[in-house]
Amino acid sequence: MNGTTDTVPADQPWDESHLSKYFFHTDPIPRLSCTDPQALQLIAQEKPVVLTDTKLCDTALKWDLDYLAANMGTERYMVFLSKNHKFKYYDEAKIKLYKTNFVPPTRRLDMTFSEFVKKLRDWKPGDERVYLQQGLNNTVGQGIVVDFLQFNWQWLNIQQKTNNWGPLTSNLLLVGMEGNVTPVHYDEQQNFFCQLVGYKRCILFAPEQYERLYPYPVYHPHDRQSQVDFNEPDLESFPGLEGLRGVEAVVGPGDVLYIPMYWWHQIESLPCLGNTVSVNFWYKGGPTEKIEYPLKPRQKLAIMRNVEKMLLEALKEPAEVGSLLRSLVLGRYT
Ligand SMILES: CC1(C)c2ccccc2-c2ccc(C[C@@H](CC(=O)O)C(=O)C(=O)O)cc21
Ligand SMILES: [Zn+2]
Repeated sequence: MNGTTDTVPADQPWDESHLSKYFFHTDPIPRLSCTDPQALQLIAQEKPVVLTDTKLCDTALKWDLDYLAANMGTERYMVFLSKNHKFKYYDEAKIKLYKTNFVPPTRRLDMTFSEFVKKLRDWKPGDERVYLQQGLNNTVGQGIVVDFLQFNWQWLNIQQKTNNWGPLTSNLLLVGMEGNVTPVHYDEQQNFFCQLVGYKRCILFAPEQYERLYPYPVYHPHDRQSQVDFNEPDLESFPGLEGLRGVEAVVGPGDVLYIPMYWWHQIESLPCLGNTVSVNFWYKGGPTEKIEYPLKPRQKLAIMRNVEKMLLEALKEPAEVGSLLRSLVLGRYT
């Protein structure tokens, strides 16, 4: 299999025309069987891999809109609305602390699953796009619970133990419109991302590309997100973009993408291929393992986050954090 065939398997309904052209180069994320020792090694090394045959969520492959509407119960679920195709996450708690006026790029509206399906099906150009995001918990209907309990928990538990991960913290059910984009960001948890319905392009960047992706300050509502707009990269403000290099894969029904903790990722529901349904499994990173040198890039990232938090705590004034760090470094740590 040469580089191209293992990224665009023959029987897929998508092709390069479904993939936006970006300014950076990417290499394919390996697509391997979960029985392949190389796949397990990549997970152990905290590198991304698409696992094609875990059977992790096979009972959920039938979770199309009609099935979900019939089985999600009558609860109201978290739905985000956006005037454009981007769904940029923001931390509501940080808006209050953040002095400057912050304009949230999306708004949240809780609605029943049927209302969500109606909004999705009645959508016409000019309408706000919608993206449902709901933790799978006891508020969902019985049918969903039954399917959920039949996930391949044995395989998951083996991964969790072997790789010394912490506890499973949440499973998010994600139902998005074709063309929806979750802009590049990182999470502080290990993630098994399961694609159930439709196709998603997943573009990942290693934590060491930190200097190229210019994350917002930790106290900013867009903490953990990149300040860079991939559709209009500003190379003047962000010269590090020059050398940006990522990896990517398109995941389809039954695929599980391992997104290692602190790895940047942008996730796009392919245009014109229908709505998408995914479920993710977020795990805490594991007990603060014995510190071994040299430190891993993600450990340096955690240190940088702590320094920002500590300085903010000490200085109280966000504007002073930058000038103190400049005084500390300029002409001394070059
Ligand atoms: C964009 C959205 C709906 C959102 C809005 C407001 C607050 C949180 C979130 C949130 C969190 C996770 C995802 C799933 C996935 C991206 C994707 O599949 O689109 C991802 O990034 C991951 O699994 O780590 C998506 C969202
Ligand atoms: Zn994420």
